[in-house]
Amino acid sequence: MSTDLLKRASTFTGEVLNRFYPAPGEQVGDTFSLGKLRHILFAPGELSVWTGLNGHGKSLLLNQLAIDVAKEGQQVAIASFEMSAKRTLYRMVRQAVGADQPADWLITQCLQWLDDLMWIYDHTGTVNTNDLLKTFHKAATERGVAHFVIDSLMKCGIAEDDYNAQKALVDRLQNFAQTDGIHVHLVAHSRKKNNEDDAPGKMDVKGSGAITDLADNVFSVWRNKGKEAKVQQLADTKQTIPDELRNKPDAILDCSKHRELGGDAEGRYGLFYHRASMQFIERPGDLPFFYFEA
Ligand SMILES: Nc1ncnc2c1ncn2[C@@H]1O[C@H](COP(=O)(O)OP(=O)(O)OP(=O)(O)O)[C@@H](O)[C@H]1O
Repeated sequence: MSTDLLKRASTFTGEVLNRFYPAPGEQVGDTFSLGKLRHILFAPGELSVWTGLNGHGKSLLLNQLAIDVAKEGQQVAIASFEMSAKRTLYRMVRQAVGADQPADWLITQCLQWLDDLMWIYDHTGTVNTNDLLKTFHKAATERGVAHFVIDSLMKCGIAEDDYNAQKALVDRLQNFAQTDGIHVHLVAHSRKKNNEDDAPGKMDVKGSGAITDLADNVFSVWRNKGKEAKVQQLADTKQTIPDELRNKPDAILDCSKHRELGGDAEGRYGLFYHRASMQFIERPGDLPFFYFEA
């Protein structure tokens, strides 16, 4: 090791002081707007892994985080290889305006608002990760994009059993985050379970254990399909939904690893789903956020 890398503790005094007491207005990381999720920090230089079963809300929750972050003036790049740009933006506009059938002019204005904040990597299917990372590096250094979503690892051209290649890619993503001082969100699907009643954890991520070992933060998103089925059954037979059922969460965000905050952020957070806006909300009956109003 070069002796230049061996430094005295006090060399870092400024940085440590800053970690205790950031200067007013200084960017220490971004968060969701939802009160109960607000202390989960997405800091520059980190990699978050997002897992969960198919159709359990990972992309929606990440889109919501993207809008939360954008609302604070940060730029986000989304590479969603299983969803067209049109579909991603359709869902995002619904979330941003808080409604399922906004007027044409509101949709157009909302997309104009997103213009300065949201970048879409317009590619579906298996991606060339060299091209992707080149584009992302440029976006970070030349345009100041702060958050990058990669949805998902499965479409990065690596075989499910090629653990070495998975580890190498996750390593590259973490280096990208650290070198460019940005946050990477990587979606990695979880293994299929016997049923969908149990929320998958970090041990259930498909592929190499290195994916979650290397990640700074690990989240899983679980959808309460049991509740949905019961509510549907009651609605079909025109019965009222008992409060006990109504108050059960529609989804759970499980933060099983948070490198910076540990137990202060780790835990399971119950969320409710607002169908028209496709937003996750804190309590049943809450209004969605109106991120974009004309
Ligand atoms: N908690 C929920 N309650 C009701 N519907 C939900 C819930 N979460 C997600 N959905 C519905 O499921 C659909 C799929 O959600 P989303 O695309 O976010 O899933 P995903 O986990 O990213 O799926 P995939 O792994 O296939 O990419 C959404 O369009 C929404 O209609």
